Amino acid sequence: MAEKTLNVFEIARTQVKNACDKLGADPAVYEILKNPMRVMEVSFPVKMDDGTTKSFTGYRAQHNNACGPFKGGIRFHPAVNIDEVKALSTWMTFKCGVVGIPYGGGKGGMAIDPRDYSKAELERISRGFAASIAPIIGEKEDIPAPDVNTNGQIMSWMLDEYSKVTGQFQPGVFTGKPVDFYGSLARTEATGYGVAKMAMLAAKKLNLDLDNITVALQGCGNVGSFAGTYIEEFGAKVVIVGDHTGTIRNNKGIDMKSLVEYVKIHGGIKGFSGAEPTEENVLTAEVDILMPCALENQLTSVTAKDVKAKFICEGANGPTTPEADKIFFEKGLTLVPDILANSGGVTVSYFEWVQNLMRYNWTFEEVQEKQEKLMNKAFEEIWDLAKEFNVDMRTAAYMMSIKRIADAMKIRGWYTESPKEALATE
Ligand SMILES: NC(=O)C1=CN([C@@H]2O[C@H](COP(=O)(O)OP(=O)(O)OC[C@H]3O[C@@H](n4cnc5c(N)ncnc54)[C@H](O)[C@@H]3O)[C@@H](O)[C@H]2O)C=CC1
Ligand SMILES: O=C(O)CCC(=O)C(=O)O
Repeated sequence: MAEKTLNVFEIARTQVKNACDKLGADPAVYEILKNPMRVMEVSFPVKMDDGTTKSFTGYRAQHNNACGPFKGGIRFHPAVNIDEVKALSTWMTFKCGVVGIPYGGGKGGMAIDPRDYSKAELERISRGFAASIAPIIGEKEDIPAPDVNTNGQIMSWMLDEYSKVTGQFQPGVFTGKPVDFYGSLARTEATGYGVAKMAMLAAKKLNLDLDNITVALQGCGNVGSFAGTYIEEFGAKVVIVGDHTGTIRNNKGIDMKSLVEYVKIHGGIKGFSGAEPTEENVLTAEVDILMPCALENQLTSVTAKDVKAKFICEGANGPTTPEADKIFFEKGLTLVPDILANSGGVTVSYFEWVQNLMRYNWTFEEVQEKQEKLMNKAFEEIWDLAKEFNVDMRTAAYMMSIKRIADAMKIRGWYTESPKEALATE
């Protein structure tokens, strides 16, 4: 069956609806969760290096804050649009619920390619965006972080601008900052580390031969580079990597540390001498683990049929369509979903925020240990729930998370179980 839609907001809603139905949730729960609570669109002027002025547009979506302040990254990518930001904010709500951290979901973005601008222009654009969304963000309201094409430097410019606009220094209003400027040790590594850890847990559950695991990796940015480096450290061989510049293969295993250094200098994997260029599709390579760590809608009904990996562990947000999920479930192919597999980033952002509020720093090991504890617990719970309800891990993850969020919404009085219950309390 071909895709009903590739609109990621529609896809996010389908995922939430499916899980609400499986859970037998009160209709009010989906009614509340189907839309973000607030979406802000901003436009602001920026002076370019050549003296001209250009207007930029950006978005910040705040999906749900029943469990705590909105939380989620800011993306700079030409494909950003309002529906994508709404979808990404929706996924953040359920991701925070999966690991049980006290946040709701938010996400922001601008449809730009940062490579089109000088560093000085990028700084002015980042500052302009931060100043424009300043009225709705805050250390206790909405806490942005890096996502695709944004990083610690951009978070630092935004924090500095926010401080100027509000006249207050609140380092916890942005996370993913550099360690030398109120960042947390182990945040940069966190998302990829978590993806690799979740993949190894799944490999054990599926009784794979842990000494001979092969991996296909899509994306070699923040998430992909650490997912690949850590899984190599855990004993696996990354044999094929693809990114926006091409695909490379080395059956003996690609040396991930060298590849990551190469990407830092060259901006992509193309031309890396430790592997051969290939025309293969990284998503359908014959490997044990497929780790999509790039963008949405990569695994569709077309590609899903040809996936040969023994299981999938999603580093990216939304790389799989509902139709592809169905194909995987029918094939008996396990998929560790984004809202669990890549939850390490927001988990360590939470630890960064806690350290900021306390003005205290934990060691690298302390942070990673705390991350692992939360994620391992979530993995085990979701694994068991999927078996109990005979559903895929994505549905189980949403079911677990929706239950937590629904409980918080009910206690807050956002809905009552049924009209009868409402009358009984009058
Ligand atoms: N950075 C973080 O902490 C988190 C990121 N994510 C998600 O992980 C994914 C990747 O994010 P980051 O690594 O932070 O971004 P990034 O900007 O550091 O890297 C993006 C990667 O995707 C690749 N890519 C872009 N277009 C592609 C294409 N058409 N085909 C193949 N590869 C392509 C790029 O070459 C690059 O390697 C996104 O879905 C993001 O939302 C999820 C959780 C946290
Ligand atoms: O670190 C964070 O707060 C959010 C990371 C993020 O944007 C994501 O998990 O998709």
